Amino acid sequence: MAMHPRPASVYGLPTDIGAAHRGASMGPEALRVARLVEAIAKRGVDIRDEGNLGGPRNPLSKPVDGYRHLDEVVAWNRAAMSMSARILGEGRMPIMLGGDHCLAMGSITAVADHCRAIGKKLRVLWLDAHADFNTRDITPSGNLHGMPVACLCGLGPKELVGLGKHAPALRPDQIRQIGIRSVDAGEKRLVREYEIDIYDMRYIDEIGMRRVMEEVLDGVDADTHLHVSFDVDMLDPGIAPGTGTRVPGGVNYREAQLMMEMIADTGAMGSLDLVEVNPALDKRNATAKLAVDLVESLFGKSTLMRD
Ligand SMILES: NC(=[NH2+])NCCC[C@H](N)C(=O)O
Ligand SMILES: [Mn+2]
Ligand SMILES: [Mn+2]
Repeated sequence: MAMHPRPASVYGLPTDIGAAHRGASMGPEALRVARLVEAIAKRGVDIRDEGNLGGPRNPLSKPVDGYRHLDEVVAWNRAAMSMSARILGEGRMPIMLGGDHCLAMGSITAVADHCRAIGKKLRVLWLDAHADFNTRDITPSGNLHGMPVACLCGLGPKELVGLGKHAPALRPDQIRQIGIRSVDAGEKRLVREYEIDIYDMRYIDEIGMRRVMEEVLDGVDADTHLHVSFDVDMLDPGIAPGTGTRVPGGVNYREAQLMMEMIADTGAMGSLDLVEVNPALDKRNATAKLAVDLVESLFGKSTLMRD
């Protein structure tokens, strides 16, 4: 069984600045109420809660030049990037509690800079219903939580593309997307052009989650830093209703557990985002509770002793 001796620090970003629906700002507290920190501690991890960071309020304004709330999104992502960088510098695993998925630009940029500095390979697992690969020219909404992967690959406003020490932060071949079932028309052309590795629901149905995860994790070794960016809308809305952009036909409970268990088995997870939990749309905190359940598996919880 893979062990997780690596110490970890959680921090929250209480904002819905990149999303269309309000309420993801309450995500960090919902995850804490669902006993996220206690659950990770129970796995034997030295875990700290750094509390929440602050940032500009949501002005609820219309898109300007194709982007909604760009200045505010930049401010929140700078905060995320410096907090993740600080935690990585302490030799700990950053666990970012969103907030909406635009915040992964900050957390992942910090991880990419860190991996470059210490010469580690980086692989990003993007667990999502959406590809989040829109740009100003093709976005149907102007919402920046639909654009973080494109920005990380160099397509986006210079303030976001240039957040870190190196732009672009990621090469497309470092990314694997799993659970995808909603890609906008222009976005479809772009993910193809950039050759993003997408394991969509059809492929999962056809070959099964075990083989999908074997492919996704192929080549991961002791020299690899795995970043897991978990948008809870990857999950089927029947089990995870508390999120703003629900898409039917998502990953089921067993499949999700297997994903997390197989990631845990690599022992390579070095950072994690938990995003898009929206308590205002949830039923009795079910989505946060499920996320915590899955995080326990990510940190090595299993039914039997395995080796
Ligand atoms: N992180 C998310 N939930 N993203 C949803 C994006 C939805 C849609 N593709 C858009 O660009 O507006
Ligand atoms: Mn997303
Ligand atoms: Mn999504």
